[in-house]
Amino acid sequence: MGNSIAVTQACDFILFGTKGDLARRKLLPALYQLDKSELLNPASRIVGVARNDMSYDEFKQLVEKALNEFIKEDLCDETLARFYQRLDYVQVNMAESEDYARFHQAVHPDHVMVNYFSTPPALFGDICKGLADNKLIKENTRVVLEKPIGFSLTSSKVINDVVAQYFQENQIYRIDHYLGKETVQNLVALRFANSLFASKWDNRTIDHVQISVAEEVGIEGRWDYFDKAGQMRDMIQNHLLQVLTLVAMDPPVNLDADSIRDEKVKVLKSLRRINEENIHDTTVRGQYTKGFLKGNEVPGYLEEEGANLDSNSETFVAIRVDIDNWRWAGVPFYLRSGKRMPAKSSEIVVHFKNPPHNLYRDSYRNLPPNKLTIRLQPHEGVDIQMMNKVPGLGQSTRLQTTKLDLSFSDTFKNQRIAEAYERLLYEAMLGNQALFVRRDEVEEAWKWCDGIINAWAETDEAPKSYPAGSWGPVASVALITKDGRSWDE
Ligand SMILES: NC(=O)C1=CN([C@@H]2O[C@H](COP(=O)(O)OP(=O)(O)OC[C@H]3O[C@@H](n4cnc5c(N)ncnc54)[C@H](OP(=O)(O)O)[C@@H]3O)[C@@H](O)[C@H]2O)C=CC1
Ligand SMILES: O=C1O[C@H](COP(=O)(O)O)[C@@H](O)[C@H](O)[C@H]1O
Repeated sequence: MGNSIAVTQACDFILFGTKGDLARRKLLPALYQLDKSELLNPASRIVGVARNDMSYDEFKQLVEKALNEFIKEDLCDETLARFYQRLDYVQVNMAESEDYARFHQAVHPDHVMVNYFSTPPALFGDICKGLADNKLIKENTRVVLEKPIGFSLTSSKVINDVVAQYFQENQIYRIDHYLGKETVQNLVALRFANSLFASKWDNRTIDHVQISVAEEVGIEGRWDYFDKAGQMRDMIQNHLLQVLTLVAMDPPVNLDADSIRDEKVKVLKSLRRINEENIHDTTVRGQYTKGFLKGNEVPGYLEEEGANLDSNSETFVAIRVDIDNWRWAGVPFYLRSGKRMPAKSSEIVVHFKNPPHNLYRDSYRNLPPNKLTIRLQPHEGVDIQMMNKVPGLGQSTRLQTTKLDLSFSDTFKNQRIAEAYERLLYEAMLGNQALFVRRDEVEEAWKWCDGIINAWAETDEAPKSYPAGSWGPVASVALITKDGRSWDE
């Protein structure tokens, strides 16, 4: 963000759910970092909203505690002083429309108003109504919606419809924090700023693509939410499908929000449907049992705090995705995501086809393929696996697989990598929707995921177990090896 311009307009950032986990862990620290980077307009204000009575000093203490707890580096006194001056607190029971009148003393009539709904979605309608009843919605009022946008197509429509009664689509910013990650942004640059890839990005050159998001964490005390969601709704419906669309989309006309989102929607519409007929061939779902992670014993899913012993929710999913369009016909995308894996690692691996003719067949029956790996996190960067001749004399050529490795931390040494939420809050304040998910994207993603979730329900099979600290159920290996391929680990 070193070359970014400052927020141009003065803005009132209203944080609904300011005492919640997300606000303390991610949003308040992100706002502090933006202030430190001098990207907040000097006149911008941050207004916390919760239902209990709190003085300014009590709210400031809450913010201070969150910053101390969740920002790893030393806090800067000058930024803190400026940041605290921006703070205000308004007590609102979000379900009580008349409480919203209190905002009139906290917001400036000429400021852009960005309302961040860091609350359960059940409250979104009440908040919109409260703002509308109190004449707080103007053309430059925006809403930022946290996930989950529903648990199915039907429930997502209910949420989208409620918000749409009060706001136009160009005022609605749906968060998918993967879109704020530096490396996910770089994916677009990598594809469209390098002619090397532009002409090599289809079924003529690419054999298959793997997108893996492995998490070390379990469900972190979120049983009530997670058990209703499962890994399919928690990770695949949003983060992995968003990454897939950026890998697979056609070049957008330009970098405007709608040009990009139009292309992403086309990909979602081209996903081959999965139903009871092909569910066994294309998906594997798993659930972790107790095991060891980095030498420590960790509980199984059914032993987590608050667990139901008979839960069939999945904590791991692997899927073979086919994209039925001109560019990707015959190129499977393998998606894999699970909790309690041996390491946190998110990456995209593009496997290229072998050269049309193998000149080295006397030594290599099959040449190892070129692979482009985009490391989303950690060790952010990009590498390409290539074949190279081992230096030396002699009649026979000895080859070796080698890597061209571009590590972000080595290449951009003095450049701090901003957290996803920093970028997203900044873009929402700027009014750029490119990194936010449009309604039709959410709904297309749900249509496809509902097919899988319903097919799993029809088969009524329990998820396959895998020990915590492993790469998922054995069946996930079979899912890809039956196609003559293997997971990159
Ligand atoms: N936590 C996370 O890591 C992530 C969260 N999300 C999503 O973000 C949203 C917020 O999550 P999270 O912070 O974890 O949730 P929390 O339950 O921790 O926080 C929600 C906040 O909303 C407030 N609230 C609830 N009802 C009312 C009401 N009637 N009036 C006023 N305030 C109310 C609560 O206030 P009170 O303290 O008084 O109860 C609480 O502070 C959810 O939609 C979640 O799914 C998405 C991704 C990750
Ligand atoms: O949205 C969510 O994402 C996190 C993973 O995010 P990451 O940035 O750490 O990769 C996941 O753990 C959580 O269950 C899910 O709700």
